[in-house]
Amino acid sequence: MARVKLAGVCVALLISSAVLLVYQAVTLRTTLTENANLQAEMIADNVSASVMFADARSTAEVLHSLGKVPYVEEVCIYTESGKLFAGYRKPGFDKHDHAVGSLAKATSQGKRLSLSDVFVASTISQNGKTLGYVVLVAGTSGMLAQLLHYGGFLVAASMCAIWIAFAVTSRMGMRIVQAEKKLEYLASTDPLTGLPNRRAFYEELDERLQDALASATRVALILVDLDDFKTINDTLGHGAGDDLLKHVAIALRQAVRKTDVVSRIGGDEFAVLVEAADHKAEGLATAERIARALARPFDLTRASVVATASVGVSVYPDDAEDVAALVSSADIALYAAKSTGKNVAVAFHPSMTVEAHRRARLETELRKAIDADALHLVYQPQFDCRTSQLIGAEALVRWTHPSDGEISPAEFIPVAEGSELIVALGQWVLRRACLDAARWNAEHDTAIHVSVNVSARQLRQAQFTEQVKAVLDESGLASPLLELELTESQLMANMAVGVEAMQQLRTAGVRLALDDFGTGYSSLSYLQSFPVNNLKIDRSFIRPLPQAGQPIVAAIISMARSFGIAVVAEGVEEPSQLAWLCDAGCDIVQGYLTGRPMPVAQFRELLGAEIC
Ligand SMILES: Nc1nc2c(ncn2[C@@H]2O[C@@H]3COP(=O)(O)O[C@H]4[C@@H](O)[C@H](n5cnc6c(=O)[nH]c(N)nc65)O[C@@H]4COP(=O)(O)O[C@H]3[C@H]2O)c(=O)[nH]1
Repeated sequence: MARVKLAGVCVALLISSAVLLVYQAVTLRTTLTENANLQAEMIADNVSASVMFADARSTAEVLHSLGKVPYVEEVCIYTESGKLFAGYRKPGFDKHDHAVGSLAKATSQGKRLSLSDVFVASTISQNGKTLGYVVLVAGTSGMLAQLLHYGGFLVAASMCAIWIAFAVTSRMGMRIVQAEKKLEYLASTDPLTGLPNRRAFYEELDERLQDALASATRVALILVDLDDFKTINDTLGHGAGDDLLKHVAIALRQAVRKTDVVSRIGGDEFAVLVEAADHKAEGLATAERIARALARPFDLTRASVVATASVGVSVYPDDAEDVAALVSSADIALYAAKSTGKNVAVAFHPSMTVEAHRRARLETELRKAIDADALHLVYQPQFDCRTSQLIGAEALVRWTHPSDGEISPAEFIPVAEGSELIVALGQWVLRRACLDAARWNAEHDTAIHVSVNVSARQLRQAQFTEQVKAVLDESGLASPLLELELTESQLMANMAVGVEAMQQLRTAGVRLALDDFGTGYSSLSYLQSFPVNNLKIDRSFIRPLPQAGQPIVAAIISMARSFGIAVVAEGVEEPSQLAWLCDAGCDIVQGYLTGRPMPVAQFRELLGAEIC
């Protein structure tokens, strides 16, 4: 393209140079003709007297003085009858025919456009009477020399212009090539880690599958998702998060062969393509090596963090026959890895597709169930350890599926949490629980609180506090009788947002409880940051009591007390557990021993009851 443009510039310059040259030739010839005419008129004036007196010698002297005028080559004086009277010819000028018939030439050719000599004539007259004629021949050699110089200058200038145009075009061409390369790099590379990005990864995956098909080999797709990356990002800052991703990228590259492709395909998602796996098991072996490589501390600028990963792997053509199916099966395996407890590598198995389909079906049907008000709540009583009085109840959602029967919240809550569905579900539960609690307190003139589980997605909603206030207004439930249960891990996922929302809720008078305490980070510093009223010790800590596990439960109780936080023990099933907990200073108990989750009508009958 640049060459075509350059050729265009050359042709344009050539044409304009030719036009300028012709113009210059015309100008020079016109000037020469004018000068010659002027000169001939001057000669006619000067020789008129000599001609009149037929003084050829004087005339010749006048003509001789013309030797100094560079362009004059020959001058002839003719009598009126056309006879040559006198003449001058520059030395070396030997065109004899000029003299002969030059008068006629002068009158016929004086203004002709040509590069040959210029002939001009002037009339010699005295007192209005014609005495003869002057014919002057002006040479064009000087004009040609000037034209040659001018042409030379034009050629030099054109060459310069072409050279500059060439230099500029090739420089621009180089810049365009560089810019195109840079654009291509940016479009296909993740700027943070320098790894191929999602787009480049899919292109590569497509190519590799075609190669594998042609050579009858295998390709394993490994999807890597960092566990709790959000937590690290939120607690240590985005700089640390970026730093971690760079370390992970390096660790991944080191964990695989040079021919394998490592890409960053999402925020904390990486994909690895393992080429030509001879056995299906090779894919899983690489995936396990990756999981091990990532399960170690990474030294970031401000802290050392352990970023474990969930890894899912699927192999072409064993598990899938095309790109979409391969990605989907690796994704399913990744999901399985995450639900297995993270920090593991899981290979795809066809049975997982059944689970994935069930999850997708549950999601669709749960959405319909929420819209159709087909869910219901059960309430599990909570008792005060000191007074043995019923003081509250935890609302637990139940879903009786039209064909599948009872579906456990342990199954459908994670499905809802995987999408925005949990927001609608949570809002439904909150409203139903507040309406029920307001009603039972009004009927029995009691102040029994209701605890409602809140998911992180709900809490992250900007208008969550306003929604809670609206539900309290609608139901008429006093705000201190509503307790919202939040889990540590959910709060850690976005600490800043979580703490801010919690403070707004506390300002609105709502009570807060930290659920499942002990299963997540359980750090004192986190407990200090969360403005909670209650701390619920997870039932996994209660189960071994009183034979084992007392020190840890005793430590949690005393720690919570020192922060002025009440302790709720979940999952109390044995009288011995209850006795130990009450002795150890636990404030509230909840479990199958004191009451299983029950329908609201049954719960209302309990009001005023004591621990059995
Ligand atoms: N083995 C044993 N289990 C006991 C005992 N006492 C209570 N439980 C069970 O422990 C779970 C306590 O709820 P969670 O920790 O909040 O755990 C809940 C909660 O995380 C979630 N969930 C339930 N309802 C809701 C809801 O409305 N919203 C949200 N976001 N999550 C909910 O589902 C989880 C499971 O709920 P459920 O199946 O109802 O299971 C309930 C309850 O039935 C006991 O003595 N022994």
